[in-house]
Amino acid sequence: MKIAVVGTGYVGLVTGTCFAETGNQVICVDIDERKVEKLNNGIIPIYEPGLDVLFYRNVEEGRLKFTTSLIDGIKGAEVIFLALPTPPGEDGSADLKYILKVASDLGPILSQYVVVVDKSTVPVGTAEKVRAHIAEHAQVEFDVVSNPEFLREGVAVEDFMKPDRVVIGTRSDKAKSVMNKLYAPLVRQGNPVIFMDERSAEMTKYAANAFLATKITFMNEIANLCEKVGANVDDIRRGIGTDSRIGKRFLFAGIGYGGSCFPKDVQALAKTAQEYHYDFKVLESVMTVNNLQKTKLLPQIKDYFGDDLKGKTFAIWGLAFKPYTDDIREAPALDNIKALLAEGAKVTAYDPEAMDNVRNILGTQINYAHTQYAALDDADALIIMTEWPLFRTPDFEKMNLLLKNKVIFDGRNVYELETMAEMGYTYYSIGRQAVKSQQ
Ligand SMILES: NC(=O)c1ccc[n+]([C@@H]2O[C@H](COP(=O)([O-])OP(=O)(O)OC[C@H]3O[C@@H](n4cnc5c(N)ncnc54)[C@H](O)[C@@H]3O)[C@@H](O)[C@H]2O)c1
Ligand SMILES: O=c1ccn([C@@H]2O[C@H](COP(=O)(O)OP(=O)(O)O[C@H]3O[C@H](CO)[C@@H](O)[C@H](O)[C@H]3O)[C@@H](O)[C@H]2O)c(=O)[nH]1
Repeated sequence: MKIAVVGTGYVGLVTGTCFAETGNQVICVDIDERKVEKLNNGIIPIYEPGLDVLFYRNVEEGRLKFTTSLIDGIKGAEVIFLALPTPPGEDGSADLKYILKVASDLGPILSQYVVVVDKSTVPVGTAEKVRAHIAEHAQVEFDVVSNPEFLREGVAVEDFMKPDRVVIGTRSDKAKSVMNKLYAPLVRQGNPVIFMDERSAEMTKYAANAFLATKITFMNEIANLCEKVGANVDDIRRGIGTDSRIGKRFLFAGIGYGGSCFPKDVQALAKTAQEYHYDFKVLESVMTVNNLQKTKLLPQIKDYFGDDLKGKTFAIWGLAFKPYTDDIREAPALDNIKALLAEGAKVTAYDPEAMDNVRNILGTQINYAHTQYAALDDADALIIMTEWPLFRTPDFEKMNLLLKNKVIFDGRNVYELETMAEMGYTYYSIGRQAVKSQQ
C-alpha cells in the first residue's frame, strides 16, 4: 500500500518506519524543515532503541521517504495517518489546532478515495471535526478513522510491531477492509483488531492512559502509607501483582509518572468530563497526588541535611522521564532540579541520552557530567531520578571515594535496603523505611 504519515515525531516516525518494514511505500511529512533534512541525510532525530535498523533498511530499499510538502507526500496514498501533536491548551484540554489545520489543508488536495487515520491522541468527537474540515473543500470520497496508538517510548518498535491489540474506530466497511489489510502482518499471532465506533476508539485511548496513571498513583499512595506504617512497598507489589486480576505491570512506586502522554492525557480526560458536567473525582485525585509525588524526595533531603540547602551540591542520575528514551517532557527530574535550585542548591546531572535536551532548556543553570561517576565528584549526595540499568550495579567503591557523604535519595527504588545497610549508606527511597548509617 501507499501510505502517508503526517507528523514525523515519536509516533509518526515509528509508524512510518514499521509500516515500511511490512512492505508498504511510506512517505513521512513534517513541517519541521531541519527534521526532514536530518532524516533525508540518514540522521534519526530521536533516541528509540531498535528503530535505526528498520529505518536504514527501509530508506535504503526505497520504501521510506521524507518530505516537507503535504501535497507531494499524500500523492497516490491510500491511507493518510495524522501523527500530529495534541498538546494541552491553556485550559488543559487537548489543543486540536495541528490536526484541524492539516485536515483543512487536505480537503482541496485529495484526488482519490483515501482513509484518513487519526493516530494522535484526540478527545471524543475529533474524528467528526476532522471529517468536517476535510469535507469543506474535498471533491472526492474519503473516510476518517480513529486508530489510537498505544506504543511506549523506549520499546516503541516492539510495541508497534507486536501490539497487544489494534483499536479501530470506524463505521465504514471500505475503511475497515483497508485497515485490516494494513495491520494483518502485525497481528499474525492472533492479537485482536478491535473495531468500534470513532467516539469509543477515541475514549479507549484516554481510558487506557488514565487507568494506567491511576494504577501507578494508587501504588504511590500505598508507598506513602507504607513509609508511615513500616511496610515495604516492593513486597506489597509482589504480593498483589501475582493476583492475575491485578497484574504485575505498572505497579512500581516512584516519584510519579511523567512523559508526553500520561500527564496531558489525564488532564484532557478530566477536561472532557468537566465539559460534559461529569465530576470525575478519581482523575482529579490522580493529578493532585502525582504532582505532590514528583518532589517527594525533597522533605527527605531536608530530613538529612536540615532545611538550609544553600551551597549544597547534588548529583542527579537520570533526567529522562523513564529509561531508554531521551524524552524529558514532564520528567520528574526537572521538577526536582527546579526545587533544588530554588533552595539555593547546586546540581550536577548525568543521563545516558537526555543531556542535550536538558541543556537546551536549563542551559548553564546546572552542571553536566560526562559520566555517572563524574557527576559525583565533590557532591554532597546522590539523587536517582530515572532507573537506567547503568545505575543498578555501580562501582560503589568508586562512589565512596567521590561522594562527600554516603547518602543516596532514590526516587525509583533501584537498590536493595540490605545492600545499602551493609555498605554503610544512608539511603532514602520510596515506600520503604529509610536506612540510616551510623557514619
Ligand atoms: N510519544 C508517544 O509515546 C505517544 C504514544 C501514543 C500516542 N501519542 C500521541 O501521538 C501524537 C503525536 O505525539 P508525538 O510524541 O509523536 O509528537 P511529536 O511532537 O514528537 O511529533 C509531532 C510532529 O508533528 C510535526 N508537525 C506539526 N505540525 C505539522 C504539520 N502541519 N504538518 C506536518 N507535521 C507537523 C512536528 O514538527 C513534529 O515533528 C500526540 O497526540 C500524542 O499524544 C504519543
Ligand atoms: O510501574 C510504573 C510504570 C510507569 N511509571 C512511570 O509512568 C510514566 C509513563 O511510563 P510508560 O507508560 O512506560 O511510558 P510512555 O512512553 O509515556 O507510554 C504511555 O503513554 C503512551 C502515550 O499515550 C501510550 O501509548 C503508552 O501505552 C503508555 O504506556 C513514566 O514516568 C514512568 O516512570 C511508574 O512510575 N511506575
